[in-house]
Amino acid sequence: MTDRAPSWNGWEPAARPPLPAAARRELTRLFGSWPAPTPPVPLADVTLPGSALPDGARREFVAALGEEHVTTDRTERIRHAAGRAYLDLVRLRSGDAGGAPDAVLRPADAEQIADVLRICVGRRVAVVPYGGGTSVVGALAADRGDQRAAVALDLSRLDRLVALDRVAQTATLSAGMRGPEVEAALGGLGFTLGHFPQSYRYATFGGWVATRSAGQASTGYGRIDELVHRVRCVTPTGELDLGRGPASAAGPRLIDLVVGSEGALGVITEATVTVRPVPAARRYEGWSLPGLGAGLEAFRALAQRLGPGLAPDVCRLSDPDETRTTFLLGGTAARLARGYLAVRGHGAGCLAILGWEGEPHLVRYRRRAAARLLESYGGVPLGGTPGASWRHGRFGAPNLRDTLLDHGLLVETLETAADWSALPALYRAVRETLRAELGRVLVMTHVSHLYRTGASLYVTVLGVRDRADPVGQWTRAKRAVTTTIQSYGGTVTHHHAVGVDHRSALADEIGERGVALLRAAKAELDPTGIMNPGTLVP
Ligand SMILES: Cc1cc2nc3c(=O)[nH]c(=O)nc-3n(C[C@H](O)[C@H](O)[C@H](O)COP(=O)(O)OP(=O)(O)OC[C@H]3O[C@@H](n4cnc5c(N)ncnc54)[C@H](O)[C@@H]3O)c2cc1C
Repeated sequence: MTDRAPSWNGWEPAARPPLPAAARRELTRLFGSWPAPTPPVPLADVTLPGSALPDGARREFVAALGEEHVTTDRTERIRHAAGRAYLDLVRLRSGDAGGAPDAVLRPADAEQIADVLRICVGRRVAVVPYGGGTSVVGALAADRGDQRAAVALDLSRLDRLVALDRVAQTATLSAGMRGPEVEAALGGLGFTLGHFPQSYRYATFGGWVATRSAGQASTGYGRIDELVHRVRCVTPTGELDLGRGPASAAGPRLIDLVVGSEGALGVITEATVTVRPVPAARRYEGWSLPGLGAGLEAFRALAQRLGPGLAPDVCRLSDPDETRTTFLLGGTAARLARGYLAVRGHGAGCLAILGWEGEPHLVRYRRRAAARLLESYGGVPLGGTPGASWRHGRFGAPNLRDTLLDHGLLVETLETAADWSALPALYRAVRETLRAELGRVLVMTHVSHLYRTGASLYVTVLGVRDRADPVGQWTRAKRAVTTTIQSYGGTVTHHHAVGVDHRSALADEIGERGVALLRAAKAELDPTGIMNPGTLVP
């Protein structure tokens, strides 16, 4: 069996880059001293309760899937015990694999999944659909609810391009394909999905659909929920096959009940999505804006005055703290650029990364339109090097997170989206809340994913980990910052999904009737409550 999950206690095995000396100096200055290293507990010493899978259930799973696709192997269970949130990693690193399933199953297709769900209903076994294991909202730890055991349903064998319609420019893809597999299959036929979340290397197509994921180029290509036309989902009470044609007025868009359902209603087996021809030209470049206020106004203009189709496909604006840190990590060229920008009055400026993809003449035209707008807000072009360097390193940042965790730091991200009118105050309030809760912290924020009416905010927090109670430390801060986000008009999540971490805040966001509707859908599709208990549904 191949295990394609990220390394059990981090991102990639053995990929922990040394921290640049400048970053270490800066963090020491911020935190007063440099925390001593805290290496993770070795895999052999991780605590794992025995498997509670009833023998009868195991025999039935083996009959349905074959012996080699049903395992209670210790390492397999540990590797499926959690996602990649800070708290997941803190627990795993301390040797706690309490969220491990009792077994890992690898079905090959929708029929086998239907068999597994039937067995699980009969034997009272909870099912956690497992894509790439990159959830950052606690959605993968096995919660047995009132079931007798729990299994992880690893979807890695659902790994094929089912169909490509070159005329309509749609592709039907199996749920278990990881990002590089999706792009390799489509790219070989001249197409791209254009969906590149930072977790692209590990996350799966089905996971994207199940969490309403947004990629780094989603301003141009669209979020996954904007790209899905049709979805097939096996539930404990039967299969849903939803979505016809490019658009429909046949009642409410039920497809949206499945997109974002986080494994709590059923297992997404495949979906049909819009694809585009592989771009003939790409241009990525850096710009500097004189401050966050000017940057936000310039980005709003990109979204509202250029709009979809004309605005850059990638639009990313770092606040002054993230900009400073980016330059700090960027070496000599970056330091020289920073000196030049200070002379131009951008000493506390904001770095923007913009990217255009498509036909060469359109890329040129759109780039000129954006450049004119940015210049009118005081923007200074920095050329292609920052764009190329961002593109080169864009999936590697989690490796640095592992290094920082090894050094005893708290490192976590959070995200939201709000209307343009609410963003500046929300931005300030989030920073103040994190400072009030955590004391000395480095809070770095960027704006990405532009919409006509607003944008997302993505926040990275670095602090000193409370060694006695790291879970309590972050849980309290997260609760406070979630309250702040909601009180300033932000959504509880723009693309990380609900999972367990945002479940109670979801109730505030959708209200009592909304919760009742979700519960009714769950009662209809999963009446015995085997599907990912504890996730999504408040
Ligand atoms: C370092 C890092 C960077 C990230 N960057 C981004 C980003 O840029 N954009 C973004 O949107 N997210 C990002 N994420 C979050 C995460 O990658 C996404 O939520 C992703 O869509 C999850 O996909 P997955 O295949 O790993 O799903 P998993 O983590 O395996 O599962 C996530 C949830 O979906 C359910 N699920 C998975 N597959 C199915 C299925 N086929 N049917 C039904 N339910 C299913 C699971 O039960 C679980 O509830 C990041 C995470 C990390 C760790």
